[in-house]
Amino acid sequence: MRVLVATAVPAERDAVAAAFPGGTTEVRLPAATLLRTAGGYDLLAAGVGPALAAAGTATALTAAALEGRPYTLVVSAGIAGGFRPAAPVGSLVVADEIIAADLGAETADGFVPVTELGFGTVSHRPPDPLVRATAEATGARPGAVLTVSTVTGSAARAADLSARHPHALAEAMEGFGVAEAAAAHGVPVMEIRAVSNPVGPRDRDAWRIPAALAALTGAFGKLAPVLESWNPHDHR
Ligand SMILES: O=C(O)c1cccc(C(=O)CC[C@H]2O[C@@H](n3cnc4c(=O)[nH]cnc43)[C@H](O)[C@@H]2O)c1
Repeated sequence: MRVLVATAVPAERDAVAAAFPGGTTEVRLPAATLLRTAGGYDLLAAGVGPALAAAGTATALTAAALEGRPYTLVVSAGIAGGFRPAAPVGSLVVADEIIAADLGAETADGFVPVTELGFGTVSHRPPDPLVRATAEATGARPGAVLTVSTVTGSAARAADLSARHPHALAEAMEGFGVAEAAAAHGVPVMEIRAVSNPVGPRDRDAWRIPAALAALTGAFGKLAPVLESWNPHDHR
């Protein structure tokens, strides 16, 4: 089992690192720096947004493949906005689907995803058994996690996203980029998020970042044994 965990910012990466005893060592790649835990997890703070997430994740995946020690799983992790009432602040969400929610075109009839324009994909599905095992071990609620390039700042946009994706529990800004890079390398992906704020009208003062980071640390403490016993060939 070789796991790459991609976060957006160093504070999220360090919250993940805090779950692993024994400290970390720095591994410098040409365009990215990893923190390697004693247990062999590689932690990457790739930057905010899907483009940096995809670039950083692809760099780490390529470096590992060239070294002859490819990753067996990529995890997108961090804090997120939670859709009310299903994903309250402080709760955990594990993605059963990772959706690019604003990758498309605005038309007179509303938003049209790129797939309906004949391009690419807008969704990746993490392995079901891994999602279920993660939910059970960590208490994370399974549901869709949206990837957006613009943080939602109004009730109208929150309602529009919820109407288009009724099973969405959270929005963040990196999961789809991480998933695209993982898919290009044929490596399974999952996303786990700790909710720091509600999705809706912008109120930065209401973001509960330290509590969400603490929840992320707690989640990885419980997730590590799940990942270590997970069999990538189990498709049940
Ligand atoms: O200021 C800090 O101390 C701090 C510590 C950790 C993380 C941050 C961030 O600002 C992380 C940005 C990151 O968080 C995700 N996020 C969180 N809430 C939302 C949301 O409502 N909508 C979209 N994304 C959200 C996102 O993945 C960002 O990359 C600051």
